[in-house]
Amino acid sequence: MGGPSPERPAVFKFGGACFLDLPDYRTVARYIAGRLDGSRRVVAVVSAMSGTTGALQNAQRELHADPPPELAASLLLTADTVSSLLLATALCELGVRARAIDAHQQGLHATGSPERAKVVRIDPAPLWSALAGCEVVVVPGGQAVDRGSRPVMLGRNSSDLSAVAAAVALGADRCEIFSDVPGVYTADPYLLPEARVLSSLGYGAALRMTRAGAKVLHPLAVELAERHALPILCRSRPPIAKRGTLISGSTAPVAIVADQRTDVWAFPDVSELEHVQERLAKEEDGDQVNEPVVVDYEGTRHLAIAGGDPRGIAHRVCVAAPHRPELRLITTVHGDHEPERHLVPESQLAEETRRRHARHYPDVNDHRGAKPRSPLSGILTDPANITAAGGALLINDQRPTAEEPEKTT
Ligand SMILES: Nc1ncnc2c1ncn2[C@@H]1O[C@H](COP(=O)(O)OP(=O)(O)O)[C@@H](O)[C@H]1O
Ligand SMILES: N[C@@H](CC(=O)OP(=O)(O)O)C(=O)O
Repeated sequence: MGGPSPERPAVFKFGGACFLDLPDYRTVARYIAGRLDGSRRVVAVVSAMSGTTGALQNAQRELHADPPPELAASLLLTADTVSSLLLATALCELGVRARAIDAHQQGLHATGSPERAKVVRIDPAPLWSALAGCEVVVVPGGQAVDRGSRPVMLGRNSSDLSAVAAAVALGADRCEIFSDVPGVYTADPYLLPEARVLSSLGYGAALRMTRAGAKVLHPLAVELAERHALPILCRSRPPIAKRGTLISGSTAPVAIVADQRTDVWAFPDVSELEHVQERLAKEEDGDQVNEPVVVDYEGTRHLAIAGGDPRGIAHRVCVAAPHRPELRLITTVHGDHEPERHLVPESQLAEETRRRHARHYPDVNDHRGAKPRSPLSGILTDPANITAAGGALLINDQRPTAEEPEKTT
């Protein structure tokens, strides 16, 4: 992946969980403003406020148990449209040049049922022209147009797909997806508080998880990202925006192994090392459990045997090399890559193991309790409540401003 390129916009997706009440639009707008760095523009795909699409669906079904698909799609789309307009408004209030676009300006063409249309073509031109002259384009998620140019819906929870499609269309470095959870966990953290965030995940595993029902991402979004080798970075909603899981072509590390009994010898002379390796291979008696491995430590090659050399074979063969009894081996085992190996002084074994583990498994097991729902989720179905609820919420807007304006990695 290359570094940031000024002409390629950053693509973010803010899920419904980012918008629980009106002040959240300000929070997200501040975060976006913090990520604009001169030449870098942003495409922000947004979902409806949490619970709003479902509330509309229920309201419609009160009137008609099986509403015509065109009407169902058209009604549900309005929830994401409202959200996009609110975010664009909050951005404009901050002085950001922002606009919200509709289904016709996204370049997504789809066929099939208007409620669950399938993307057949992604045309980058409309998004590029929407970006002309503005810093942020806000895109309502889950929308496309059909052959007759009618707006259609890509199915429930399909904003992830819209975001990945926008990132693909614009050649973005990656697609960042913000939600109520900071990433993909080892299990749904609302069900299992002890679940851990996976710091990285291959497309295949992500796809299998989402197909199995893990709601955190839309399976078609993962599929599209894989097809275009587009990394997806899942992170928590602003203002924290903690980076959680990077979904890409690489395989997630599985575990960190700290070996407490390693035997290590230093080999400043590489030909001596090769000679020793040959002799060890010949002398192997079948009882040696762990193969000696070569690891660089402080610029010198070392030969390390995890679990030590209980039968003394390596001690005999390596007799001319300096023995390093104070060093221990840490191995990061990946799914199907060659493991990463490091030597550390025994006194640092625990600390270094913890450091490496934390890098791969950020400790954010703080998702307990009920999933949040917006008190404004009835915004479109129960307008009588809005003025009062919205007013109160705006007055109580005490949230911190967006933090960590950051650069892409
Ligand atoms: N393995 C998992 N890791 C993270 N979240 C999961 C997992 N399995 C299920 N989920 C659920 O996915 C939800 C996030 O997806 P979603 O509700 O669609 O978010 P958004 O509204 O931001 O798009 C979490 O609230 C969580 O309950
Ligand atoms: N209107 C969509 C919005 C969406 O994709 O939601 P989310 O990103 O919160 O899963 C829905 O709820 O179906």
